[in-house]
Amino acid sequence: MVSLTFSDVTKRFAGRTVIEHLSAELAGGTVTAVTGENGSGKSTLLKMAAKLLLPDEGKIVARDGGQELSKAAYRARIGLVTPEFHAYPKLTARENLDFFLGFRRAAPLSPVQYEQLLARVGLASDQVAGKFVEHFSTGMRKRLHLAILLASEADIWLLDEPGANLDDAGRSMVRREARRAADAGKLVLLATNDREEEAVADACISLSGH
Ligand SMILES: Nc1ncnc2c1ncn2[C@@H]1O[C@H](COP(=O)(O)OP(=O)(O)OP(=O)(O)O)[C@@H](O)[C@H]1O
Repeated sequence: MVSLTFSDVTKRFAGRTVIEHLSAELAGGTVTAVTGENGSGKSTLLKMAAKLLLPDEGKIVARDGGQELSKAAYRARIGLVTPEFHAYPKLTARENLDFFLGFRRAAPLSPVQYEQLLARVGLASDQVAGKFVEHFSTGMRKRLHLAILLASEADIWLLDEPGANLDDAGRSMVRREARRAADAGKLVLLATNDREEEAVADACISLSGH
């Protein structure tokens, strides 16, 4: 089973400490929430987990079955949903899915699988058919990002405020999918300020801010 270990991790920006001496053990099969006020370092922690940022001190090590994963092997297993992620605006939902699945060398979706995936994230097929993503609403884009995550079969989910910009049904879908992913053995790290999302988690890293 996959695991992610933060050992004494410190991150500073321009000499200002954002995360200080953080140690945590995250395991496949669990949801870990990262909470804290605005600016406390939740996104920074997620970016370090994704290896997009390096800690100034300490280490973050991913393992599978006790064996350390190489950076490439780890990256191939990450599914990242962040506010910075953007699907291609001049492609449709289907074209974006095909592109990102192709990028991961995953099998393309059959028409039935595509319809099922849209339904799972609450996108109506007649709402998205033939429409460029640039004409999607913010919530529709977020749902598409989640569809790309689900289709990717990544088993390490790094989610930065995945419920932001979603309505009640969308936020409930996020909670359901995060729980279902962990119950299927995936590792889910979820930065959130939403109490209901936090309640889905098995463990919580609470950042105090500096
Ligand atoms: N690349 C950067 N350079 C300088 N400072 C940064 C950088 N990235 C983040 N910070 C600072 O680090 C602190 C933590 O930011 P971060 O985005 O991780 O907070 P957050 O907890 O995710 O906030 P929010 O709830 O508002 O999304 C903030 O003070 C931010 O300005």
